[in-house]
Order: sequence, then C-alpha cells, then structure tokens
Amino acid sequence: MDYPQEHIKPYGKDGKKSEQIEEMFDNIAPAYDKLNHTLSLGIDRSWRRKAINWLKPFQPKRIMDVATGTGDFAILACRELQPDELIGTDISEGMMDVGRNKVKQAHLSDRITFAREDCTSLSFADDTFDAVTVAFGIRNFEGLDKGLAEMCRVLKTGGHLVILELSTPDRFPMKQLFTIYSKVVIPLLGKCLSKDNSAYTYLPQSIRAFPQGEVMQEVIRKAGFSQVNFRRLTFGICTLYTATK
Ligand SMILES: C[S@@+](CC[C@H](N)C(=O)[O-])C[C@H]1O[C@@H](n2cnc3c(N)ncnc32)[C@H](O)[C@@H]1O
Repeated sequence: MDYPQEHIKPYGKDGKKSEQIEEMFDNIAPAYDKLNHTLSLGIDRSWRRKAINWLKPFQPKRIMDVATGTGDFAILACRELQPDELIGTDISEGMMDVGRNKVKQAHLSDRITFAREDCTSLSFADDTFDAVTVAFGIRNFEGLDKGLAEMCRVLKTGGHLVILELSTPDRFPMKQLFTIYSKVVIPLLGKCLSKDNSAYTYLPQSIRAFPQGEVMQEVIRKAGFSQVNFRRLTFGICTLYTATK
C-alpha cells in the first residue's frame, strides 16, 4: 500500500526518500542524542524501558534492533535482556558511528554489533532472530509494508516484534499543546542544535502523516504478525506496538 508519510521527505521532492533520510541522519548524528533527550524532556528513556520490559518474559537470545541509530535502545536492551547477540542495523553510518563509540564505552562490543542494512531489504536469512525491535525508526521507511514484511521474514516463528513510534495525542488539551510544540518548538530547537534547517520540520510532518493506533495495528497484522496490540504512552505522544510471528 501507498502511505502518506512515504511521500514526505526532508529535502524536497527530488530523489529517493531513503537516500534523503540517510543524508539527514548522517547530518544530525553528532547532535542527535542531545536533541532527542531535550525534545522529549527525557521521557524517551522510559518509553524504551517499557518496550524492553514487554520482551523480558520471552528471554530472546538473538535480537535485531532495526533503525538502531546511535544505539540507545540496543544498549538498554542488551543490559536488561542479556541476549547472546544483538545486532543493530541502520542505513546511516554516521548514526551508527556514534553508537559504536557508546557501545565501546559501555564495554558491550562483544555482544552488540552494527551492520548497514536497509530494513526494506534485509540480508539476513529467514527465521534468524528471537526478537526484532524498532524505536522511532519505522516512520522513516520508504516502504512501510516491505519493512514490516522483512522484519517478519527474519523473525523465528513465535518470535516477538516491538515497535515504538511517535504519535499525535487525540484529546484536549494535549492535542492542542502538542500541535503548538511540534509546529513551533521542535523546528526551532532542532534548527538551533542540529544546524539542519529541514530535519526538524520533517519530524513533526512525518509524525502527523504516519498511521496510528488501530490503523497501524491492522498494517502490522497484514504484514504477517499475530497478537498485535498497542498501548498509547504519555497521553498518546508515543505508541508501543507489540506483535508475535
Ligand atoms: C529517529 S532515529 C532512531 C534511532 C534509535 N532507534 C533511537 O531510539 O534513538 C531513526 C533511525 O532510523 C534509521 N532508518 C531510517 N530508515 C531506515 C531504513 N529503511 N532501514 C534502516 N534504518 C533506517 C535512520 O537512519 C535513523 O538512524
């Protein structure tokens, strides 16, 4: 299916979305962590923890963290879930270079590795992972259905999928407050701290266009998953989706 967010690109109409996304994240990589924690007022840490806690009873031994970026989710997942192996995949080497340094400093290089992989075309064999995680990355995919189908393919039968994605609150007064925050504060702070004029205008636009709640639940189900559930976090600013293959 064709989704509206697949046509929203950071640097204008020309060129492939995935190439523009790679360029954008390479540009903002040095500022990403600071901006992320500032813009979310640090709440992103608790969202990641909730996603990881959902996986705990399943004790996954082989995990892929898709769109791993600078590795925050991968590092926390490795500490909390103690897998034998965790592979962080992403299309931006700039983001993963920051992640590689953090993993080294955290003394986790023996368990966390990074690989440049576009999630819409993964090089891993079918049935490879016990769990696949994606935090704040899926909204950027050029092909949402293809990305989900690939995650399903590389998961073992009975394996688990966790997705965290930003969403828009649908109730007063958070809906109105979030509109102001995303249209004014995010682009302004993003421009100042990352020096990339487009990246933080793209962010709120892509959040608004991305399928949410029941709609996204159905998209995940159609990609081949079962037991698809979702939970709105912090008044619906973020949504946690969970599913099983
Ligand atoms: C907002 S960052 C999230 C990073 C990290 N997961 C976190 O929780 O902070 C989104 C990441 O998705 C990556 N990304 C976008 N499209 C991708 C794709 N098709 N395949 C793999 N990674 C992708 C970007 O390069 C970027 O590093």
